[in-house]
Amino acid sequence: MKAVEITGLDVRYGAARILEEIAFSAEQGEMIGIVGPNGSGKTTLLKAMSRIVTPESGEIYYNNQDMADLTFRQLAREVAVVPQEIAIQFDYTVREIVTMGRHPFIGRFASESREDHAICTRAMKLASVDHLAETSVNAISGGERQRVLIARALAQEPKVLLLDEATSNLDISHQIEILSIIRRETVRASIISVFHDLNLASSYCDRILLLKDRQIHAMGPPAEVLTRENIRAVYGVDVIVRKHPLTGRPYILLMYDHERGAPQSTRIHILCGGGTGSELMQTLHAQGMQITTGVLNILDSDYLTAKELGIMVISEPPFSPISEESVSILKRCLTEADLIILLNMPIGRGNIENIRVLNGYKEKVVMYGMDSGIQDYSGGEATRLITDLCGCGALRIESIQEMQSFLSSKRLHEKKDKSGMII
Ligand SMILES: Nc1ncnc2c1ncn2[C@@H]1O[C@H](COP(=O)(O)OP(=O)(O)OP(=O)(O)O)[C@@H](O)[C@H]1O
Repeated sequence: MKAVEITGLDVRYGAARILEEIAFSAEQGEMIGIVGPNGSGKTTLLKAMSRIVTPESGEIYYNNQDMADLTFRQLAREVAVVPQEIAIQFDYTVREIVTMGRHPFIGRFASESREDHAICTRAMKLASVDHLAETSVNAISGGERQRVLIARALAQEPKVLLLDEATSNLDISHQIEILSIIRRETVRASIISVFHDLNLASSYCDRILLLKDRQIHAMGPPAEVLTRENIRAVYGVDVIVRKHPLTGRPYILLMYDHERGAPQSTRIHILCGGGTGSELMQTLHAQGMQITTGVLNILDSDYLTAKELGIMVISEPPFSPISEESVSILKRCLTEADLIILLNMPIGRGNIENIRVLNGYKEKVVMYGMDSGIQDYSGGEATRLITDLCGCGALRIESIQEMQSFLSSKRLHEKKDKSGMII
């Protein structure tokens, strides 16, 4: 039996069509994340599911019961809602608000039972608001109020829980704590939650529903939906999607469109490894510079970044020394480059060739992030070669800001002039 089943849902506000042909279902115990750009209809979908707005057409079933046939009281026994924000007119205490979660179960003229009281106390403890039980909800912070509403929803013991960015006001530790509690406490409930933070959605949801232009653009497990292509198509931004090392779920890195620094025609070869070059590659690539990199091992995270960005990368299979063929491609790249940036990568016998070849290109070398000492695993050769580069006047740059200002300064041109390159 599906906990939620929605078919052919259309919603309008006046003449404006907000949602069209929405259809999906949720199993008991499943958590579904609703994501999409501002104004794509996420809140409207939750409002239709909680009968705050009436759909123009379509059906919503909760545990095989048509929502249209349920009384408010019956609906409240099935579904709890945590809205984005709520204006509370009266000076209710936190406990009074949380107790409202029990109203669908309390007879009309009956008062709250000891069991109801215990359920509310536990819900407040879970949401870490028990110390505020007797405080007015108008005298607590926005994040605390959000946790009170979560406590009210937990007290309702719903079969379906609808959350509209319910953790958006919470600090990072409360976000994780509350989402974990919600998942644990509602193992048999189906949770449908709006998220703006795609990484949070990826971490907690079984499936993601991605909205675009009133319709479902994609729905499925996070790895199928949170792809670079889908994010570009829906949000119009370029991102890097990686696999989280601990959870195996996708996580998304934004690519910032930094202010343009050097002329876009500047060719830069980046010598990096072990993740030291990813941020710089991303920054300079976003500025439209022509980047090449390598030689890198194909298991290296800098290799993966280069591939994702579509940067030309000279590579070797895992655990292989740098081949003669790679060295000759590297020399070609270094000859064509206006600038060579050497990062503070770990240098061992396997990749020392990257440094040896620099001998013929000293004028073009800039060293980046070397202040923490050379990571020399080559028995001293890397240190000797790099010290020699410093002796020949290779610039040392320590921060991305310094690199940006160097790239947009006359010094780059002077360096290019000195190295005989055409600007
Ligand atoms: N009461 C209303 N009357 C008319 N139009 C509305 C109303 N509420 C929302 N809209 C419009 O419906 C569209 C969808 O709004 P909705 O709040 O569902 O989007 P959302 O995806 O939740 O946005 P956000 O990410 O900004 O919270 C928007 O264009 C919005 O302006």
